[in-house]
Amino acid sequence: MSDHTVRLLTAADELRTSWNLFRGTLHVKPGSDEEWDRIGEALAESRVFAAFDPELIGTVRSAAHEVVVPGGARLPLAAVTGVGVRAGRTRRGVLSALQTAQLQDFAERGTVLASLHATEGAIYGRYGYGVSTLSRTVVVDRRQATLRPEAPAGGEVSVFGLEQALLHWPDLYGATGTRRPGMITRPAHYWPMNENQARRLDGPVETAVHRGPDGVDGYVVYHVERGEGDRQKLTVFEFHYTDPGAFAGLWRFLLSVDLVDDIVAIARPLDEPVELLFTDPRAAKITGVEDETWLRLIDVPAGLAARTYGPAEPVVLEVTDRLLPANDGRYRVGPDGAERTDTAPALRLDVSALAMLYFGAWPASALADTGRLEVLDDTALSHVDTLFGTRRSSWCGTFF
Ligand SMILES: CC(=O)SCCNC(=O)CCNC(=O)[C@H](O)C(C)(C)COP(=O)(O)OP(=O)(O)OC[C@H]1O[C@@H](n2cnc3c(N)ncnc32)[C@H](O)[C@@H]1OP(=O)(O)O
Repeated sequence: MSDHTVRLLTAADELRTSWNLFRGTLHVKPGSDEEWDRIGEALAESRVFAAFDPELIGTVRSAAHEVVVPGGARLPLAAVTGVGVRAGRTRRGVLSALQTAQLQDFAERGTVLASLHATEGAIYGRYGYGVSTLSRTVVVDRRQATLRPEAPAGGEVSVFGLEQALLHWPDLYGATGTRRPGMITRPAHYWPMNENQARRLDGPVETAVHRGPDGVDGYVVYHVERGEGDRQKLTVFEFHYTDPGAFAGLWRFLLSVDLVDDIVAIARPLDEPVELLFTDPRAAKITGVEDETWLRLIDVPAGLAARTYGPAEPVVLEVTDRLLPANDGRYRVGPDGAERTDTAPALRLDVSALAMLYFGAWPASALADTGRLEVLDDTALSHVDTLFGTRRSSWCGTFF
């Protein structure tokens, strides 16, 4: 154990120190004055906790967003990021103290869900987070890929450089984002951080916007650099669209960019059918499936009540939550909703396993097979699979 203390930060100099400390834990140099000028105000709107001994040795922060849950409702979401403990002070409970303070703060402020992108998979389960959306990386060999003749056509694409695109990104995302469960809103405080990331790239960042018969219906943000074996690599960071015409139209555009060997679309939804666009589906290679976001239910009753459920027999789940015991209890979940109950449970699970079910990322049967939930009534598993399943893969699509 260590003798550190934890408190909320509000002073600008401490916020900047915590920001640089976090960067240091990722082995990134301190941010420039220009970067700080851009994000200082946004950071002041975040909830930043830090541990001191008496120097600042660790930090966590979160920003307020909303997330779409299955069925379409939006819930308040704390997007957790900026987690770091200075080298030399790790593995003595600093992160645990910060997490405890942060979770308590979320509960007191009425946050229903919290979510994060994890640098490592072994860190966050102990705090009640579970992998709740998955993504895949798709690499398309540009010279091997030809769109099938019946792929949707029509529409127009315009390309913007970074300075112009910065003015349009919020509206583009507003018009095309938040269409799947797991997707989040991007409030004003999000964009300066996003701009910093784009400006850090070496070389132009381009934005291609697709317009269909009803106006803007999709966009991609990409960047070209030399990849492995001298192959020119076009990396797609953002790809959002409202309809199949824009999906096909933007892929048609990407294939037309000259001096590119590979198109690498990172962190795409699992069920996005890129390979089906091509005459040779092997032109698209899935090079990785990743845990995209980790979810933490802060308010289990509110979280369960807000989403919809598939057509199956109701099931009673018994949930345990070591860090937020107000969530402990039995919940009856059925097509008509979810509420607390005293009825005997069919399944017992920890709040982190509930997070893995919540967006339908994993079937209950997979959690049972791996010992992540206790089955008291075998018939319940298939019902839970149907209740929590989603028609489209849940996906966040926003890095924070
Ligand atoms: C959402 C985001 O921002 S993701 C970014 C996360 N940050 C980083 O990866 C930066 C580099 N790493 C770090 O700064 C630190 O190692 C942290 C923040 C990951 C962990 O901080 P620490 O203060 O060392 O964690 P703490 O001592 O509280 O550990 C708590 C438990 O987690 C375990 N743990 C912590 N980090 C790791 C890890 N990387 N891998 C495996 N286990 C870990 C500890 O062993 C400990 O286990 P125990 O409770 O069984 O004893």
